Amino acid sequence: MMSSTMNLMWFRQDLRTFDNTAFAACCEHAQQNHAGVIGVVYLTPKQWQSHRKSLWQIDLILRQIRALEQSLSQLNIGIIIRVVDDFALQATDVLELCQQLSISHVFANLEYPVNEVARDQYIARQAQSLGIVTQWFDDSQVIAPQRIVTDKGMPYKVFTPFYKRWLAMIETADLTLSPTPAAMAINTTQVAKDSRNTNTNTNDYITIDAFYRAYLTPTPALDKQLNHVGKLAQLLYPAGEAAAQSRLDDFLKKHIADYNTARDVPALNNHLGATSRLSPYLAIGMLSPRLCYLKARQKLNSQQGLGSEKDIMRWISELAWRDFYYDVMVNRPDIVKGKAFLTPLDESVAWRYDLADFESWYQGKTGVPLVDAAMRCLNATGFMHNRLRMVVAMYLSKNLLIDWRWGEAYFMQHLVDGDFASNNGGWQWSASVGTDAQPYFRVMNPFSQAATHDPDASYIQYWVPELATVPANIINDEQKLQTYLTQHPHIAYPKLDTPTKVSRTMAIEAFKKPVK
Ligand SMILES: Cc1cc2nc3c(=O)[nH]c(=O)nc-3n(C[C@H](O)[C@H](O)[C@H](O)COP(=O)(O)OP(=O)(O)OC[C@H]3O[C@@H](n4cnc5c(N)ncnc54)[C@H](O)[C@@H]3O)c2cc1C
Repeated sequence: MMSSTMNLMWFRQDLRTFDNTAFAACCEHAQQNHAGVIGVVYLTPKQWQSHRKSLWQIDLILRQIRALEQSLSQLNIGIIIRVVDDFALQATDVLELCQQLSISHVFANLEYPVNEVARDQYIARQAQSLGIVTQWFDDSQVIAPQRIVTDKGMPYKVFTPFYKRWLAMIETADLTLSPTPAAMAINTTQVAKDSRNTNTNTNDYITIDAFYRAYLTPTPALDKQLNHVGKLAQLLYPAGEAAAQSRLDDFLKKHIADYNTARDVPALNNHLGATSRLSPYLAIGMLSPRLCYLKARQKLNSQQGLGSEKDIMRWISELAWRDFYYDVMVNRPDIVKGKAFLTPLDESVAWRYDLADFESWYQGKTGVPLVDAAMRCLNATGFMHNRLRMVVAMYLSKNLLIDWRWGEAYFMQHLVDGDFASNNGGWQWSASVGTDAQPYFRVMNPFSQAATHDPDASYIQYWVPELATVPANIINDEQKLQTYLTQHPHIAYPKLDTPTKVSRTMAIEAFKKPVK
């Protein structure tokens, strides 16, 4: 059955029903106007491949769509799953869909990267000419981009003052959550099923294997990733809003009180680390960032005087980093096109494009144990700890002086939480070419990082089993490790060609000496 008026909720990076700003508005509008609500979600394989979306993330999206479909059906809302190659076809398709289903209103949450903005602006114009109302909402951040500005109305370039304002704004803003809407009077589940264009398999459900075979261009590297995804993804990143919310609750209960120190120890919690691991859920919008903030805030209020205020505030500040990098991306859209925030500095560095060095980095075979462990962890699980992301990014962009854009792209292709703004921000920070970045002469020493953050080398030995018999004090000491490897030639682990001290000095020189 189809009502004469129907609202379309276009789900994108907001695959949830709870505290979804556009979805709440869509349902409220429908209830007031006796309209039905139908959802749509697009799978855009060519666009995803050109944006280097990892199979880890595509898999999570596919599983979450399934979970979302079930939650929506409880609300009498059907969801149409459409597969179109790219954003251009998506724009045409969504407008055609509106006409086919007599949609009067389209609701969506904003996406901020340039291609997405261009697509939405086009759709808004075309829809208007067809008499369809489009409504767009800020949703994916705690505080939307471009709301936090200096006294002169300029964007912040440095995190700390941005954060102070961010906190002040939250204090004064009435940050509320939109509950999951009540069930709709008109049931659209059958209409939605009839409007799918997927032809893949049973139960109208596309698995990552089927999606990969049907729509993506296979490569040996992707085959390998698919294999890892098949083994671990459901275990490490369960789908469903309830799973995301319970991970949040679990983190607040068990780990946030020690966050400030435990966050830097990757071996904790069975080598999963003691951070929240909510980034995969935030990246695809399975979880509301405002819910994260408000629950942490609630915890803070209940813990006053118990000594964990600093830890909780530290975690809250990480949510603000996420907002900060979105703010940077929206204010400097050229970074989406490969530009660095500090363009002249970036262009003055003679970046290397050495495939063999790059390969040893991404395969985890550099001869630097912490770097190798972290890269192997990324390849096998789709995730890496924040500190290790900084260590490997600095090693690639400083010690190896390889263009940070190569590393940025590799991360996107492999991270389950791949998010353009945070990833680009992290890479530019590490390569000293970003906003509020590390000065170029600060190069983390991966051996002292290991000695501090993995003192018993248990994280390293977990991911680099070749070193399982080598004592920790040797693994975490560059000189001793080289001597040990020479004395134990049966250990199949590479020796370093260039000591990190030397490559560090060369990197600093390269930053000082502009390309002629
Ligand atoms: C080179 C590099 C690349 C990165 N790429 C990504 C990426 O593609 N996607 C991504 O979500 N994060 C990225 N980060 C940021 C950070 O490493 C991850 O967000 C974090 O490791 C996720 O783990 P968690 O959820 O347990 O974080 P927690 O420590 O529990 O933090 C909570 C949340 O705060 C946000 N957050 C934490 N640290 C940062 C940060 N430095 N910048 C922005 N947001 C942050 C995340 O959303 C995270 O889920 C990158 C960092 C670096 C240095």
